[in-house]
Amino acid sequence: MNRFIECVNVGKIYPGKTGQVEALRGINFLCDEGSFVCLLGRSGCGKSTLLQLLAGLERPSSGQIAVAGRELDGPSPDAAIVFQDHGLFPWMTVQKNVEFNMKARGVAAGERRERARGFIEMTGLTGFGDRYPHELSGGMRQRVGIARALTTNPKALLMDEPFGALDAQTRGRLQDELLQIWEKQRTTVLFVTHSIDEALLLADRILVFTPRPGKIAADVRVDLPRPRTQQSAEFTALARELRGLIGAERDFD
Ligand SMILES: Nc1ncnc2c1ncn2[C@@H]1O[C@H](COP(=O)(O)OP(=O)(O)OP(=O)(O)O)[C@@H](O)[C@H]1O
Repeated sequence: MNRFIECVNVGKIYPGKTGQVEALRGINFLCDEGSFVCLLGRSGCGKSTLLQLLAGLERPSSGQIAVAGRELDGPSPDAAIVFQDHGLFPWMTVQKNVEFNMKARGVAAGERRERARGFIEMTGLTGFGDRYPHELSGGMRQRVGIARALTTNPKALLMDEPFGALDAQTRGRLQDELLQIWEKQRTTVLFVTHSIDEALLLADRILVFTPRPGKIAADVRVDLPRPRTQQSAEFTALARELRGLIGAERDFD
């Protein structure tokens, strides 16, 4: 496997009105191409900050980050980010939203339309291309965000709690769909979540974060067979281990 993401001693300090905030300190990890890694931890331990750094949207205060063998010095051409609030443009139709990243990269109109149609189909949105975001459910909006991210063929999909605001049933369905896309495209996925169960259903590997400043407290391999179920003894045992690592009395969904 190729080493795809390299973080060496990465730290991030934000300036603040009431003093600096040290969001991350001493982050070291390597990630293989094609793996599914969850970043798990309580609110405020720097998970979103790390995704922003990996996308090249923020610069680290210390240390180095390389994606696909290239040290980042601006927005990464190899990574696409999917936000919790999906970040759709309310004045654009689904079709136009999905085309947006390609348009920004100068892809010709005909090809844009064709590719967007393919990803709209892949994410189960066929027939909704002419709708506006306010006409869609939360789950559908999140699918549009995923479709838009996939259109530029990113080598890495950086997902910041994409399913956090959805009801349990929709969340479960989107988790399954994401795994299908991941298995088909073999995109490297970094996925932020608060949920131990979500991390165990999805990831090959879970990085457990602790807060103030954010650090990686544990790096846990998940070798459970797929498709996974919360009902197995192995799942329950790993969930207990993770709860212990986070210091949570129970799941903190
Ligand atoms: N742009 C910013 N300016 C100043 N401080 C920030 C900024 N972004 C994040 N922080 C601070 O950095 C710390 C880490 O925030 P971050 O959003 O990365 O954590 P998180 O683990 O993703 O939290 P959550 O799960 O609630 O999204 C927090 O203390 C936060 O207040």
